[in-house]
Amino acid sequence: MANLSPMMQQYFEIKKQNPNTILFFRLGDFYEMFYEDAKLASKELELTLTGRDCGQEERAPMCGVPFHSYESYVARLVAKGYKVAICEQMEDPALAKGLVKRDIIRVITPGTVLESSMLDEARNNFICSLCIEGTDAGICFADISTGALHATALSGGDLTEQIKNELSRFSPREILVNQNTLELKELPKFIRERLSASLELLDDTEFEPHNCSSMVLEQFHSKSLGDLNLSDKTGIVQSIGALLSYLKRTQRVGIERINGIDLYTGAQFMHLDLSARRNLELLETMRNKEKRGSLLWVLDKTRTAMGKRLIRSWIEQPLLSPVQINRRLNAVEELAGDAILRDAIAEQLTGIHDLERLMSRIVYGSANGRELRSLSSAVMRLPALKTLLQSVKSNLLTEIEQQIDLLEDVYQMVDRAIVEEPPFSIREGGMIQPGYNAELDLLKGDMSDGRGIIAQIEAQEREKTGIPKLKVGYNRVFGYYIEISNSYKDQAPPEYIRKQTLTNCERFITPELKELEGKILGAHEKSVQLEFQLFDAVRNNVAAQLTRVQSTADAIARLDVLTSFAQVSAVQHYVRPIVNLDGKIILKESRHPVVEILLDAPFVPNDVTLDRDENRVAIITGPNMAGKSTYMRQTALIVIMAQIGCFVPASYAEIGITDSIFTRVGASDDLASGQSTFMVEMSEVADIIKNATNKSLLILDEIGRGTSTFDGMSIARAVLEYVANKQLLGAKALFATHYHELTELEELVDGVKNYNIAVKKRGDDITFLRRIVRGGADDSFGIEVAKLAGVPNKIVNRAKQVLAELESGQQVSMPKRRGHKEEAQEDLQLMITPPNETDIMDRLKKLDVNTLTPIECMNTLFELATLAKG
Ligand SMILES: Nc1ncnc2c1ncn2[C@@H]1O[C@H](COP(=O)(O)OP(=O)(O)OP(=O)(O)O)[C@@H](O)[C@H]1O
Repeated sequence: MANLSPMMQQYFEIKKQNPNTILFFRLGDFYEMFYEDAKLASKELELTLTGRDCGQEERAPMCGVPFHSYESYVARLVAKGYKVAICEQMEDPALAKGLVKRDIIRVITPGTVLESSMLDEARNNFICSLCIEGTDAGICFADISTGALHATALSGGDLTEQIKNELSRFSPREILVNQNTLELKELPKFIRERLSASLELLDDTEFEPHNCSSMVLEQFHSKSLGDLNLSDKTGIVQSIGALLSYLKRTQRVGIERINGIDLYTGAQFMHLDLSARRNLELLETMRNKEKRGSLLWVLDKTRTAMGKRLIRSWIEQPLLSPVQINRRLNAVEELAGDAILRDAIAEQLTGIHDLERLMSRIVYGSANGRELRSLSSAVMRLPALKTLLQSVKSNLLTEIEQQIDLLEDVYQMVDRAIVEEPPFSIREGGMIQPGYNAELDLLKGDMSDGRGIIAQIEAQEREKTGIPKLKVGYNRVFGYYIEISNSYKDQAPPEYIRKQTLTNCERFITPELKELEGKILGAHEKSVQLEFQLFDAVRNNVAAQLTRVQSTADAIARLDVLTSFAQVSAVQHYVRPIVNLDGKIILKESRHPVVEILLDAPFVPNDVTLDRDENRVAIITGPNMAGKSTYMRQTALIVIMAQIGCFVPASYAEIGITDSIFTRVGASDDLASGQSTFMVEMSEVADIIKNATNKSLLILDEIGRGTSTFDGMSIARAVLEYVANKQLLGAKALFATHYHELTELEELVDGVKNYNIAVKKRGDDITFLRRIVRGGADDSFGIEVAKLAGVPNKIVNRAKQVLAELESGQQVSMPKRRGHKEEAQEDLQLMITPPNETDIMDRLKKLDVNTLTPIECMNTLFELATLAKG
């Protein structure tokens, strides 16, 4: 450290306190990174690594980013899980002249992002704190960009499973944990690999109950934990306390925007594990991770950022209480039935900015004049919205109407003080309305008087010297000056003091000009400073109304989501579900909400009958491509839609409250974790069996297909028997399988019914009817589907031959090989060549429309058209 420059000494001091943090050191118009930080940042951000003098022989490795665009660089680092500390220059009179002190003003971590350019407006950005003590745990989730804080206690049973479930519900970006959490080996793995969240181990002292409870009481201005409903909830208090001290340490200011706790219990919501959320494509598609193609994509017609975030959390947290569900359904019904009201509400919502995040920036002290204006323009829409809701009848809409605070005082505060189009910067003036503050008006008057006098001086000097093009100008280096072009420079009077010689002109100053300049600049400086103080006062006054704005924002978000549900329900012809507690799921003419929109061909509706008695388990057989998965997923999605309070795609729907939905669908390899397809399948089955209850709905698609036929079939049968058995589980289940042998269970196991998805077979060709009918399918039609998919006749015929031999118990004969290399090549060519036009024309000619229903006919034509398109 000897000879190290003062700046580098500061760097090392700060780094010592924050070892796992990349320091962004402010130097003029740049943020610079040094030593290891520089090497890392240059690699991650593809920046050029250079060197900076550091007082020692070897220059310090350094790279830098411009101040005005630093957010995008920080965003990239934070997205990769790094922490970044912003170190600014601080005023410190104790320091010797010429020395500047730098200190951290904020640490940005994956869970504490506030900058709007780094946040997705449609998603919450949660930071979680988890405290495990023995068999109990307290867990909380905060979004500091909105001020939301949710917390719950977990205890007994399979704690790891419960924690995983809560983490899946909120998908936090960063998770603070105590040492005990690391003992549960499965959790860190789940956090890093499945949630892709960053894990931060805090010192156990941070979870110390006494300190945590003081932190909590101070934060929520309470005298006792009882006032906060937190007595006997030590785990929750510990998790919130540790979270608050972490936020204080990293954010320094603005934590007061977390001003309430939403205490919830997992029992309020349907249990949906990470697999079910992903398999059912609730928020994004499995393959491309896109919103298009998900349930959210269909239901989200929200107009505000607050609504966009809330609709996600409603979809992720279906309710269990019929009363709560019906409250939402009543509101949706009212709005769905009144297109004029719905459109008028949607129009008003469209202009409402993100009140929650604006308020956060206002409270944090980083909002500028434009953001205050955005807040007031949003508030301006509230009276019209409230008036629209005046005549509503449903309880929930009435409650929302009452919760909307017109915030007239907030509007007045901003409108009186801030000009309509303030600049982005809050340090250069130009923000405050004339007439708002007398002193400011006087200063501005002085400035404009001064500028008037300057104009007079220019005229007066022109006359005095007889130089027509004499100009008075201003620059930052030597202030006001008189400029005379070269052709007149000899006429400059002797009292002019020469300051600068340019190619075409000379610049001079005079004592009179300097005196005036002092006055003008002094007034300017004072006015800019006063404007900032006035602006800051308005911002603080608005910040003091945090609770009122947050409550109104909550009402707006709920109204937005309900209007969105109503809009989709009306346009897509959904029906109001009848929710019941007797476990019946009866659907008439139900559709898949996403597939029906994406499909070019008409969607074939189907019925569903599930209950706790005769119809507990439906075994669904039928060819590949027939529509088994679609049917099972649509049933699960409809149950979820009903329990979030939305209408459903069917002509009639009874929904028995379902406490959890489990899915086992498709092959989701988990190669990253070193598990094979079959291993993943079996661990999912194990999870389902462990966690399902008799009020659960199970979607089991081709269990056992990942191993040999006999092993697979045996596992499938054993699972099915277990699920159906009332003494063991007795859950409702949809069970798709190609093991036709399983259909005999209808006769053997209580509550099992066979269904199949009908196809029509004529000759070698099959037509998918997409209709579900009672009874098992007698064939898999795998070979026919292979033919339909374009597998060459040569292979199709050979497959038929093998099948026939297998079915008749013969040994499979070897095909006659011609043995030529060219023929092998030809075979290969055939395998990759799709059906040609002649095949398709052939099928088209053979199509006998008189034997088909209109839908069958359309489906066949649609399939042929798809094949023809290739
Ligand atoms: N009810 C329906 N109406 C119209 N088209 C449908 C219907 N159900 C399914 N489809 C269409 O059929 C395609 C195949 O459906 P799905 O994947 O559900 O078949 P599957 O029987 O599960 O096939 P596999 O056994 O090969 O997994 C879907 O992508 C969809 O385009």
